[in-house]
Amino acid sequence: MTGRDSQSAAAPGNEQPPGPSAGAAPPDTGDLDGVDEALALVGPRPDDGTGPAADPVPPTGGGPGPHRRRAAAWPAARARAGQAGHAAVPRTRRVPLDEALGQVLAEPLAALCDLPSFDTSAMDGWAVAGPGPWTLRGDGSILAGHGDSGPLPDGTAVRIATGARIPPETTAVIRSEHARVDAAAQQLHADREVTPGQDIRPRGQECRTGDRLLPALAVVTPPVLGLAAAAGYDELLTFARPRVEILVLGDELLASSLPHDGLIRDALGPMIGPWLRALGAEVLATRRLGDDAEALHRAVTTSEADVVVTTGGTAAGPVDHVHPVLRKAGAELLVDQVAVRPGHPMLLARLATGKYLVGLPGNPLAAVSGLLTLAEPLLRGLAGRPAPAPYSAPVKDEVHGHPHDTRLVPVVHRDDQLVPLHYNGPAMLRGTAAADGLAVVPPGGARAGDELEVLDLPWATLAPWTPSDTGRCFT
Ligand SMILES: Nc1nc2c(c(=O)[nH]1)N[C@H]1C(S)=C(S)[C@@H](COP(=O)(O)OP(=O)(O)OC[C@H]3O[C@@H](n4cnc5c(N)ncnc54)[C@H](O)[C@@H]3O)O[C@H]1N2
Ligand code: MOO
Repeated sequence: MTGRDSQSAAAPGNEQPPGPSAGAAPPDTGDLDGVDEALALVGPRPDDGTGPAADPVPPTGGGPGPHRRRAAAWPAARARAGQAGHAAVPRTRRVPLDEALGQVLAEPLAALCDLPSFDTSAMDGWAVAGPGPWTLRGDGSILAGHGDSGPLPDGTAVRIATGARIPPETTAVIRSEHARVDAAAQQLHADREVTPGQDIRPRGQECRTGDRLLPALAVVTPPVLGLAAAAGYDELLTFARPRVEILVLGDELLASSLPHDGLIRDALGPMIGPWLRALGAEVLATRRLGDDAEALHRAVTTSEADVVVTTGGTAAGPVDHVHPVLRKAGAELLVDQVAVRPGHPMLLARLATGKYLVGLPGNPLAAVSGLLTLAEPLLRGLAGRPAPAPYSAPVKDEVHGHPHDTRLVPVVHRDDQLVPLHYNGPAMLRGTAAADGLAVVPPGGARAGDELEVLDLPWATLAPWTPSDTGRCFT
C-alpha cells in the first residue's frame, strides 16, 4: 500500500461510529514503516474530531421511526436465524470418510469391531510363555500384519514386533532392551521382573463391537476420521452440507482489473463463497446479476439451493431490489434489519418454497456482519451443528459504541486480550483481513479491560502471522 493509498483510507468518513476504534485510520505518524499502519492496531489516539460528540450514524435504517421499530436486537436476530435452521428437516447422506470432514454425525458412531481387534504387542521385543529363562523358538519374528502364528509353548520365547498378534498362551511381552539372549544356549533371560500381561494390549481394550464411541451430532474432525477408520468404517452418515447459491447484485461491480469511471471491484463475490464454505456450506454458484429486478426474481424463485445469499440491494435506494422481489415472491421476512453496526439492513426471509434467503448489505464489512449474524447460525442449524459456547475476553483498549446498536469490531487476540483494529468502517475490509475475530461491542461501548464476546473467524487458528510480526512486508 502506498502512502497516498493509506491516506485516502484514513480519511474519516461520516458513516463512522464515533470514538477511538472507529473506521478512520490513525493520524499520520510519519515514522511507521507502514506495517502497523496497514494492520491498523487501534490504540488510544488524539481527538481527530470523530469523537463521541459526533454521531453521524442515524439510529437505524436511515432514521428514527418505523425502521428503528423493525430492527431486531442482535442476539435475538442470531437466535432467530439459528431457530430457522434447526426448524428445517436436515438432509442426511452417507459419505466416504475423505468427504466427511467438518460435517456432523447423523447417527452415533458405534464400533464395528473390537479395538484392538486381537491381542497386540505394545512393544518390539519378545513374547514369552510361563516363567523364564525361555528357549527361543527358532521360526523367526512375528511381525505386524501377520496371521495366526500358532500357540507359544510354556517356557519358550519368540521375537515380536509392535502391533503384531500375540500368539495364544503368551503370558507377557518383554521389551528388547529389557532382555538378553544367550546365543550359545539359545535362551532368553529377562533383566527385570516380568509381570503377567505386561506390554500386551488385550483385544477390546479400547472398545467392544457395538460400543458407542461418539454421539450423534458430533462434528467430524480429523481424529474422528481416524477413530472411525480404526473402528471399521468406510463411510459415515452425516447431515448434508446446506447448499448455498450466492447472488451478487450491483451494476457498479467489476470482476477484474482496476476501478474506473465510478465502477469498483466486486469484493464480495470472491469472499462470500469461501467464507460460507468455511462455515460448512456447499456453494453451488456465485452469480453476478447486476441491478436487474427481473433476473433477481427469477434467480430467487428457481434456485436449487437450501439458502440463497444476496449481496447489496437491501436498502431503499432506487435500484435496491431485494425487498420488492421478496414481496413479489411471497417470501416471509423472519428478520428485517438488525440493531447492529455495520450491517443493519441485513435480512433473513423464508421463501415460498420453504428455503431461506439471507440478504447481506452491500458495504463489505456490513456483509461480513450479516454473514456472522444471520448466515452462520442459519447454516449451523441446517447442518445440525450445535452452537459453540459463547466466550469472551478482555478488550485492551476502549471501544466506543453505538448509542443503541451492537457493534461488531475486528480484533486480534494478543496476550489474552482483544486488540481492536482500525479500518473497521462499513465499506472497509482492511481491519477484518488482519483480524482473527470480531468483538461484540454492546450499545454504549466498552472500556479497556471490559470482557467482550468474540466471534472467532473460521481460519483464526490458521493465521501464519500476527500483527506483532512487523518483520514481514505488507504490500
Ligand atoms: N438513506 C439511507 N441510505 C442508506 C442507509 C440508510 O440507513 N439510509 N444505510 C446504508 C447502509 S448502513 C448500508 S450497509 C447500505 C446497504 O445498502 P445495500 O444493501 O442496498 O447495498 P448497495 O446500495 O447495493 O451497496 C452499498 C455499498 O456497497 C457497495 N457494494 C455493493 N456490493 C459490493 C460488492 N460486491 N463489492 C464491493 N462493494 C460493494 C456499493 O457500491 C455501495 O457503495 O446502504 C446505505 N444507505
Ligand atoms: O452501517 Mo451499513 O450497515 O454501512 O454498514
